[in-house]
Amino acid sequence: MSENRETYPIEIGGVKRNLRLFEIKPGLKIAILNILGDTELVTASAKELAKKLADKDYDVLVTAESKSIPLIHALSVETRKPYVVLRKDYKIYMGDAIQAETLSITTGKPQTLILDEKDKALIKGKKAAIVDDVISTGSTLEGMRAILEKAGGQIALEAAIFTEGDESDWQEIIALGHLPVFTD
Ligand SMILES: O=P(O)(O)OC[C@H]1O[C@H](OP(=O)(O)OP(=O)(O)O)[C@H](O)[C@@H]1O
Repeated sequence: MSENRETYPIEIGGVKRNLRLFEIKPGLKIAILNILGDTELVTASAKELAKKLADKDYDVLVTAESKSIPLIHALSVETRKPYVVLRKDYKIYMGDAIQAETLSITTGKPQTLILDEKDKALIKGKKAAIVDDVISTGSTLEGMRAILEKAGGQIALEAAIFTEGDESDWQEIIALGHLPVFTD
């Protein structure tokens, strides 16, 4: 019963939520941040991240679909920087796209990240701020780094609402907090 699901409390810019725990593999549960539809949390997260990016030098925001799309849009409004969403399924209208493979903690199978041909010019020769909602294993982050390298962009910084897992792995990430993982 979902009513009885365990939760983990978070707070961002005064906005509190209880994240539901899901077992993603035997003996391992994670707290799921799903900001889709949560305008209050998206807005608070974007405002807090924008403060942390205020003194950084970058040209464009980059994320991977899908749950971080509202975040990067709100962050673009806050920072007035353009943004690029790396897609996970190729469509004909993406033209001569650039691709990289990832394996995120929640998906458990390979995913492809795709830079639409129309967005190449936003990346080439530019300083990119990589942004995600959560950085856990870092696979999605690695995929975004690979795309940026292939597209001729530089990485100015890497940011997330939350890092997850071993906090010592993520000292260089600009984050609003850290999520533990839950083992039996
Ligand atoms: O550090 P990692 O282990 O790669 O995990 C982090 C990624 O996983 C989640 O996305 P998910 O794969 O659930 O895709 P979705 O947003 O399209 O649902 C999350 O939004 C990050 O993008």
